[in-house]
Amino acid sequence: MHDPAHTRVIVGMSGGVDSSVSALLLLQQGYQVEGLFMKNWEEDDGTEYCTAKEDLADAQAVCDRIGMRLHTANFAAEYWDNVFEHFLAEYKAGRTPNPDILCNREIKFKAFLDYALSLGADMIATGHYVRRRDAEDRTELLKGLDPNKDQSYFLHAVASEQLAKSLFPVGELEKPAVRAIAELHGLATARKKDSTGICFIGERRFGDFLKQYLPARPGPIETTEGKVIGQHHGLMYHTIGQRQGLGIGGMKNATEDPWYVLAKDLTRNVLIVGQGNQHPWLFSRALHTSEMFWVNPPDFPLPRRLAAKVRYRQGDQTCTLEKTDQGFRVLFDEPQRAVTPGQSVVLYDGDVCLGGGVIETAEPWKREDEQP
Ligand SMILES: Nc1ncnc2c1ncn2[C@@H]1O[C@H](COP(=O)(O)OP(=O)(O)OP(=O)(O)O)[C@@H](O)[C@H]1O
Repeated sequence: MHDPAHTRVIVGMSGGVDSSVSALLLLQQGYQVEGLFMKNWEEDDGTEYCTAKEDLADAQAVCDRIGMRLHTANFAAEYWDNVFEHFLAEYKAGRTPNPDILCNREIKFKAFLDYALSLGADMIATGHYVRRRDAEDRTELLKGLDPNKDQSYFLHAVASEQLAKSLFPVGELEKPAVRAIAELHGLATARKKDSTGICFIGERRFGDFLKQYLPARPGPIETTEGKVIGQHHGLMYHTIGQRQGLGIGGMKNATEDPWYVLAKDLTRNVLIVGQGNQHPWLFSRALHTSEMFWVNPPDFPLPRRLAAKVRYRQGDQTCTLEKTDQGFRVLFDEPQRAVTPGQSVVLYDGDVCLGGGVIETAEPWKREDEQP
């Protein structure tokens, strides 16, 4: 255990309530605490979507209130090279990436951590809802105590060595308690709305944003029988399992059931759709990943019974993890809806988040013949 009085911690201050309360709690626990606000995106189109200025002002107000120094740093170049370019490449390849996972691995727990250490810090802290547990030779990542806020899904690709240098003060709390602490201490961020969506996109329309960076290739929309029933503006605008925005309807001999994206045929640039949100094509029994990011190298043989999530906020799904020639296969006990290549599968053993990988492909549950 480290002695707080001799431990210098730099807290990532986002201008939100979670990092504000994290800083306050660390001060109360007797740590030497400073804050750091980072800018990861250079907004050059003059729009109002980027809230960085207000966020910095909020972070500064909290630091002033609790008597803490605030540093600033710009990691926009690192973010562009190590997160954003990968994000675009994934969209180009027809997948739906999750940039927040990469941002944690490459920016918050790498660029930010290294910078904090270079400023003389012993550790960093963030307002993520996760917990860590130190064993003799490893640090484990645990789910946050508040099941509604647990963010371990986003941190699964951060390795033990980085976690060992990180503190997560609000991971032991429930969100309402965090807000109550902020209110009690008059922090400017107490009632601030939780941030939503991908940080660099903010509230703007996703398609409009993507169009600035990737050429859209229009193509046909087909049914599972190969009948062309419309045109799409670009496969990148569509996600498997998604309903809205297809512009189909009023078709002869079709029921009123809404249409859903079932698959993307990249070679033919075709969007394949079907009716009903329980369409059998939407369900998978297994998925494949080529690479796993482990928090700690696994100390168990495969196959192994575990739990998994294929998206943030999904409940634990029981599964079997198997090794394959190309990587790993996750075989689910129950059919999984809308398993999406590019998103991540994250593995759990009880409360311990073991790691995860990017979904390459999904195996169909049972097409046509049986309902899941
Ligand atoms: N611009 C930033 N500068 C410094 N640290 C940041 C920044 N953005 C996020 N962080 C750190 O990462 C944590 C999680 O960020 P996330 O964007 O998920 O915000 P959040 O869960 O809404 O938390 P908060 O309420 O603190 O904004 C934050 O609590 C903070 O410690």
